[in-house]
Amino acid sequence: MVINEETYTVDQAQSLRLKRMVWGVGVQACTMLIVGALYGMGMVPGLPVMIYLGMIAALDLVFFALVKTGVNLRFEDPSMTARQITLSVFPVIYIMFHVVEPQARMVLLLMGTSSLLFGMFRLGRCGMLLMVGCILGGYLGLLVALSLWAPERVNLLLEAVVVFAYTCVLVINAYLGSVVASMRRRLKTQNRELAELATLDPLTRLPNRRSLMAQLTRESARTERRTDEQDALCVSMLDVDNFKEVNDTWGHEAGDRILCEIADALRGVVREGDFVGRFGGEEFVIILPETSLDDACAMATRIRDTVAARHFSGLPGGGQVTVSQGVADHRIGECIEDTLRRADDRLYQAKDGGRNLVAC
Ligand SMILES: Nc1nc2c(ncn2[C@@H]2O[C@H](COP(=O)(O)OP(=O)(O)OP(=O)(O)O)[C@@H](O)[C@H]2O)c(=O)[nH]1
Repeated sequence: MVINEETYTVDQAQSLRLKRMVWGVGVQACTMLIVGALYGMGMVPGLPVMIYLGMIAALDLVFFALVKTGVNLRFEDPSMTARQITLSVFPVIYIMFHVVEPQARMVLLLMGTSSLLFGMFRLGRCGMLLMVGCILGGYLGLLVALSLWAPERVNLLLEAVVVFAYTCVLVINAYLGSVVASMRRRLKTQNRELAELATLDPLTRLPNRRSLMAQLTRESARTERRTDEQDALCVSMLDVDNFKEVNDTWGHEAGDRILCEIADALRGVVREGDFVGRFGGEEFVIILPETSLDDACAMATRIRDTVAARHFSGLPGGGQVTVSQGVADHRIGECIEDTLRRADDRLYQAKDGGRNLVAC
């Protein structure tokens, strides 16, 4: 399930970047239409229009190629937001220089604001202000160039008002954009926390019962498609021995710390591909895919020995704790609850047998 951008795979994130680039091309297409209209009205010569189109095409091709080849993933910001905004300023400034009618220049200036809004996908307040500086710097550069080479096309007094108004518009846009960006970041964090709450046990940080059941359902479906006995699916139901006594003697907090240490021990001992979760209370479940019952029992015994040999810092004097386990293999056609029930029955056999035991 995709909950937020951080849960996206690299491929999904890359395709999202490409999609945003297509939006950018959409904005460029609007500007191109305006430039085309100005050309049609004789307000801009043909050669600069061609060069302007060439610049845009070259920039778009480079950015598309960077994403398509995955080179962008080496950058600190793989979306290249600031780079794209900054570089998109140049073609617009270039064509504005060649527009003979000052009023028409204003129309293009208006379009320049839209590129800034792409910053809200990634940039913070400082980044947005930097982009404002870049766009304004480009426009001021244009005014200097016009004053030097085409002074008849620029009214500096009027341009001072334009620059003031444009600065206000850009700063307001940048501020609102950065507010939206920070809201997006907050939402992302909250989504991540919610996703964790839904799947992780808050005390031990192990997958909770809900994700255990989901994993068991996935693994049983996978096992049903196989026939090899070596590919059996086994589960071990683990329960801490005499845990009530631990709580009663040393307090609930010590009990909590022991549960966390047991979780750490389980994480450390299982193989890659096995799955450990907290089933509830002082019960844990270990899912052992592609494991025969004999191997699962051997693994359960290793877990029992590891826990028994551990000195728990949660207990005064570095005391010891033991666990009992019931192991069962999933039978083709049975539901996963029945497999767990058989593991649970064996767990009770282990308890009845004297605890610190594995029953298979
Ligand atoms: N500290 C702590 N205790 C818990 C938690 N969840 C369950 N317990 C306690 O675990 C204890 C389980 O006790 P019992 O079910 O009687 O089992 P036991 O004392 O472990 O005895 P056996 O299972 O027969 O060996 C209860 O006292 C629960 O309150 C938890 O999250 N933290």
